Amino acid sequence: MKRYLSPSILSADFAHLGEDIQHAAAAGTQYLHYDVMDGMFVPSISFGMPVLESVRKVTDLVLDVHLMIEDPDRYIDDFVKCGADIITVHYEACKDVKKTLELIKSKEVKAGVTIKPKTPNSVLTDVLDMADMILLMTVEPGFGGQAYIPESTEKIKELRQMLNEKGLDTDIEVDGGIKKDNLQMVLDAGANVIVAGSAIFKGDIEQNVKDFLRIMGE
Ligand SMILES: O=C(CO)[C@@H](O)[C@H](O)COP(=O)(O)O
Ligand SMILES: [Fe+2]
Repeated sequence: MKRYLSPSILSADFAHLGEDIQHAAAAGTQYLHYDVMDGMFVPSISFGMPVLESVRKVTDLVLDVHLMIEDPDRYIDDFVKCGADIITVHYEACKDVKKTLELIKSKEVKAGVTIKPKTPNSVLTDVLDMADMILLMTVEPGFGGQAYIPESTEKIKELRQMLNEKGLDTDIEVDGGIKKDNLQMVLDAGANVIVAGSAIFKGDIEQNVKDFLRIMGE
């Protein structure tokens, strides 16, 4: 299935955000990952609607918005208006995840659902056929630059198997600690949307994107 790279701008240089995005785009990335943290669902606070609006003005890339916020229903409309193309919410942060996914879909953007590393895939059984994308967190959400949690690989394989059994070819995104040296492993396990923050934005952005896309066969 088609593979997509989604560089996380959480690790970009915010004083030169537009330039960093242009470097990633010039090297051929298809998506851009946008991490929203509220200081409640996760300990840190990142950025929200106004920055997304500015990013939307400088790029046509698919904006893949990862909401690490409590009760995300409150902000779906705002993020759609600011230019999100995909909105992913945490299962753990939703009062009623089915309703939240329906709300996102009603705005005609793609709906994703995500789980933290310690949350089992089984909680997603009833929403597998509703989500356009399932994001498996491969680190505890909240910070960039953490190490990949090794148990995630089995979780990716299990989720791909669960989807296959239902005849679904839903995108599986992985997020956290993905580097050039473990990329092939997560692809082999069944992931096809790859988030990488520090491995893309620290160092030569264009070269890093090209290296990732080469390994991904894109
Ligand atoms: O959602 C998150 C962190 O909570 C991520 O999207 C990070 O931004 C990934 O950063 P790296 O682990 O690739 O540096
Ligand atoms: Fe993320």
